[in-house]
Amino acid sequence: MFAEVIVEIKASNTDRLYTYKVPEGMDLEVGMRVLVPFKNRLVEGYVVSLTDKPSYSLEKIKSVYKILDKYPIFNEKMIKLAKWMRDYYKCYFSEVFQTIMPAGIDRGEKKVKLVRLKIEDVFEEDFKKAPRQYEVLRYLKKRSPIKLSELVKILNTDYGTIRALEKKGYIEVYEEEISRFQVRDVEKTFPPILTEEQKRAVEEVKKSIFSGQPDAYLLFGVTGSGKTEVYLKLIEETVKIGKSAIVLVPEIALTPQTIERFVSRFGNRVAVIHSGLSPGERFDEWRKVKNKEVDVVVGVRSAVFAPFDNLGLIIIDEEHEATYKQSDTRPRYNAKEVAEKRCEIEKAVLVMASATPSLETYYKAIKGDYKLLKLTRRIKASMPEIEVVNMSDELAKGNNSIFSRKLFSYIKENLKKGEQTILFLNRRGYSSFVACRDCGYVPKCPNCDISLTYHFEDKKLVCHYCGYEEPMRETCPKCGSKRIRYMGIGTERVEMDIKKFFPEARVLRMDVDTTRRKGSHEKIFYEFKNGKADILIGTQMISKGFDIPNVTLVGVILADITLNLPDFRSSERTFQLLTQVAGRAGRGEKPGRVVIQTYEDNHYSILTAKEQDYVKFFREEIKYREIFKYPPFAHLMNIVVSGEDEEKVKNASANTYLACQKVINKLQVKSYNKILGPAPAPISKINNRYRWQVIVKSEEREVLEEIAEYVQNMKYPKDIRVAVDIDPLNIM
Ligand SMILES: Nc1ncnc2c1ncn2[C@@H]1O[C@H](COP(=O)(O)OP(=O)(O)OP(=O)(O)O)[C@@H](O)[C@H]1O
Ligand SMILES: [Zn+2]
Ligand SMILES: [Zn+2]
Repeated sequence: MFAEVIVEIKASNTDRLYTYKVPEGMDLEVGMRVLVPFKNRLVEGYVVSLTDKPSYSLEKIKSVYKILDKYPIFNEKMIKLAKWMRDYYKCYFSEVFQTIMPAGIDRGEKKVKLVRLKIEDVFEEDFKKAPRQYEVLRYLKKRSPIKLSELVKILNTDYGTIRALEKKGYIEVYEEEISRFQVRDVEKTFPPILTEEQKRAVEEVKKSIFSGQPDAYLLFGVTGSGKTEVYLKLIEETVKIGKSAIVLVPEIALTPQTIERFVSRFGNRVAVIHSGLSPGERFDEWRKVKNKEVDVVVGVRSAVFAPFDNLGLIIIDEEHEATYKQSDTRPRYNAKEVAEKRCEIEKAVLVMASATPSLETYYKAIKGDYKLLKLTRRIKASMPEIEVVNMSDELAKGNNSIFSRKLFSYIKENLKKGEQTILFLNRRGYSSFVACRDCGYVPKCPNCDISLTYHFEDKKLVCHYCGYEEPMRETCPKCGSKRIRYMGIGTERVEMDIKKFFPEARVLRMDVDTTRRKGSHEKIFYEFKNGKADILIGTQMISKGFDIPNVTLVGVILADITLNLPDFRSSERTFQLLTQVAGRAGRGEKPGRVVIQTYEDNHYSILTAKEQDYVKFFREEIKYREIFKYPPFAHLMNIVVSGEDEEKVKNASANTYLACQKVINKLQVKSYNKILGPAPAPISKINNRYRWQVIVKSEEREVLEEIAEYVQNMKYPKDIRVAVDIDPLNIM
């Protein structure tokens, strides 16, 4: 028997199958990791197939040295998926395998010591001389088994006492593998009766699930229309026929409330994967899937690789979210595409859902590539009423506060009525840069060329890319003016002003600063949900998944920030964000109100968001995409060349440009294509590395794949790094 192995070496010339002999008696299976001899050393490898006929001359074949896993970690279908990813994203096999493999797999399995009572009949007289032993037994009669460490702690006893009892045969101390991350007990809930719209959606998808037809659906439902209930019902149906389901949610939407909704319905049969898990905890969740202890996985993008053998359904919640794309490391994959492929391989059904689908997805749905399902109405209330306020008018009327008069009066009203308010700011600190009012000087990070953010509490300027900081300046270093001050608004500033104007209000803030510690996100959320605060100020984090009936007012402090990012998707992002935050208002019985503050009240993103009209937005945006040949009318590829020496980076990016040209000429591409750049990237320096980019547009993805392959195999100077991203979601 011979094994075909991918070796764990990241280089293009070793990115292929190597054949090894399987020694007699070695129980090797496809999908296991092995150690194999490779050029006089031992390297790790992944067994992707077993065969009787070696594709290499017999005399030269070496033997597998050792098996590293007790059981296969990839099945055949996952190996197929991995092969597809390697070709589609132009990376190495080993990179794909490392991505699919759970982090923490090699940390060993955690065992705990447990104590169990063996003899029920315990008499106090027998322990006259050993009252501490008796105390332990008395406790164990109420609670057994129990973790040894816990027992010792609770009774403040010692291990000697335990050992003595073990010797006498009263108790047993034993080891067991346990999960580090335990789903907490949540009260079980039962499904509501679905609305007609919900039922129709469920019935359609159910047909595909039952027939094992790998259909792909777009569930397009307005905010609060009950999409999550549809998922829950579909999962229930999937599990009923012995299959399993994966639910992908964007990190920020993976709130305790979301988790709770799944756990309360499916109990311990749910595994949860979020980025806060340690590698060990991740592995525990992975193992629960492998051991068939769960039927459902709810998690962030990597959950798409959950090792189910009998997958029936993948749901992608908020499918428009950019976090489904892994942008910063290879493979630069999009979990949405991977999910689609995986469903195709496993004959599972894909449901992508959103109130604001990405242009690409909606375009495919109306073309018929995806089946379109709609939920047009909110379950409980009607859609909130949205008002747009032009902030230059406010200024002209003498109001230079960060709150328009309208928002101010609504906040006041809400406080009086005891209803809750959410104030939303696009990005923490993004807008709170410092500028000189006289000469326009803006302090920037010396390493990253990014405006420094002003932190009120400690009066510091901080770079959010590399962490560089300096004290706030009193005078402008360029012109000496004393009129240097922060511009724009950060969440801290909003909080300060709220406290100034409404000293009676109870305020919470949720942003990167206040949620750094584990569990703090959860804590703030529940405080707010339980009515412990009147106003919640926050960033993107609060735009999703919040379902709090008493929130009747949402204020968007400044909508323009996302609108002006250097990205062709900025209009789309703005529309999505505004619609999603607006969707947090009026989800219960009481009607909701939304105030959007902006300087660009005539922009179609803002106008259509005000009308909550996705289709109208889509029609406007798609025109522009077609004219300028942006997705879905062309594919993009972003090639970022970086290095410490700017000249070298410039030269290397010029060479990259020429290489792109060369490939296109060689292929004799007839369809539309264009090479942009080379130019400094919008973020032109990160951590002392200069960044230049070349952007290639093409109607055919294959053209980009060819270029990617070519460019990644080019010889560059030593310090130069080249990152290639096909179909990027972020070109900063
Ligand atoms: N058929 C139903 N009967 C009663 N209540 C329902 C029903 N469906 C959903 N709900 C409730 O209505 C509210 C909104 O539903 P849900 O959160 O599922 O909507 P959603 O479309 O997922 O929301 P969003 O995308 O805005 O986060 C929830 O409180 C949910 O429990
Ligand atoms: Zn100045
Ligand atoms: Zn920096």
